[in-house]
Amino acid sequence: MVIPVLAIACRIGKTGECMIRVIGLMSGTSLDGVDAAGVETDGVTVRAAGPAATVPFPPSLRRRVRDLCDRAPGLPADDPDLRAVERDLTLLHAQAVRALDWPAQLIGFHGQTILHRPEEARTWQIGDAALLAAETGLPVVYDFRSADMAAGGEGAPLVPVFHQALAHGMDHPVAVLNIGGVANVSLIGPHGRLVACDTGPGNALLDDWAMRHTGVPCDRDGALARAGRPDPDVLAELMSDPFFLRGAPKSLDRLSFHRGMEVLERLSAADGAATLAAFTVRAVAALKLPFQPRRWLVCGGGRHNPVLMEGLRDSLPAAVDPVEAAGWNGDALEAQCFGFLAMRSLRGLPLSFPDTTGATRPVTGGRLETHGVPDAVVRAVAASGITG
Ligand SMILES: Nc1ncnc2c1ncn2[C@@H]1O[C@H](COP(=O)(O)OP(=O)(O)OP(=O)(O)O)[C@@H](O)[C@H]1O
Ligand SMILES: CC(=O)N[C@H]1[C@@H]2OC[C@@H](O2)[C@@H](O)[C@@H]1O[C@H](C)C(=O)O
Repeated sequence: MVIPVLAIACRIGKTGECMIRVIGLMSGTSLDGVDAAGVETDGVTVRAAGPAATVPFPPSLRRRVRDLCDRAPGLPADDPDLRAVERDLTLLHAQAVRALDWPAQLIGFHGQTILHRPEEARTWQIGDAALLAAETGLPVVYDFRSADMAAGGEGAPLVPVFHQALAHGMDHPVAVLNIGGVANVSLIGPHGRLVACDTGPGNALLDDWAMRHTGVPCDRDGALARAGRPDPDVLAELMSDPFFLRGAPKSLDRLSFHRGMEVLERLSAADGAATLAAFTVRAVAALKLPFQPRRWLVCGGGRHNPVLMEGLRDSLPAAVDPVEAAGWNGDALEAQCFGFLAMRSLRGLPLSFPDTTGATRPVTGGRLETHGVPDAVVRAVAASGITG
């Protein structure tokens, strides 16, 4: 059963709250695994974080997903490999939900992006919401990006409104930088001002380089980059991509810079890694921001790479800290975000704004799937049960 999302209203309690427990699920562009995290939220504020877990992709699944990313532009929706990967991925998500062992009422399921081409108004997240709902017995909100694209937006990033909710009460302006496969920033100003964009590569290029040269799927603790030196000419060439001339909002595909990677071929493994790490940092430092943050808070796996963190501290004119300095869990943030967005979707609240994705107006998004979910559970979430 698919219920039109907007038909489901949140019943606000006497206190003005309608907090529910939502599990958010994200398998990001790094292709390292499924992140699952709980949040108690009304879609406006976050009352508490629940448990969080990551279920790593088995290496064979990672290879199959990576292969789909390469084939996605010409891939028919009924391709048997695609369907098989989608099923295995979805079952891994169900495993992640079970791993949390948390009494959630709703799931926010991002799915796996295998293609993102805003210039063609195409974005493709795979994942079988009906199977996930049947496996977990919980209503599932999915397909978060299409409505934004239909409204003229980039379809990404969607996390800014969540970062803004978390940063409520902080000294503004503050920037939240996520270094995942791709990197993105939310610039949170006073009076509700929110500007966002993807900044450039995160870890994905470095991951692919490390895999090729060392057989390990990431440059663990920046050891390879630390042993090399960035090549200034190659770096300048990488930074000459027209993406860096554009202001926010803008977004990227995991493979956006892959065609430019031939320039690295003449470099040693270590110098190539150092140059790619410097590329991630330079892309952030070169951002044309409408106002300057007082502080940068960094989340995503890239904050575990000391070469990236040192590079950011050397290049940015404000303090740079991991988000843990603000009491947040930098590995769980994106998954929490899709829990938060699922609740916003149920309430018909906007997920994106003209300054975060370029949509022509604030737009809500997401679709609700309740296939195989007991009626009583659906009714409870439709009324957005108020937690005690
Ligand atoms: N100790 C470490 N040293 C170096 N890199 C690390 C370390 N730990 C994690 N990473 C990097 O972080 C990546 C995972 O980051 P994350 O989980 O934030 O990505 P993602 O959520 O898949 O991406 P996205 O935000 O683009 O969707 C790994 O692929 C790796 O490159
Ligand atoms: C299309 C897509 O999946 N984009 C991801 C990716 O990973 C980081 C960056 O590129 C960001 O734009 C987005 O994810 C986050 C969660 C977002 O939408 O905010």
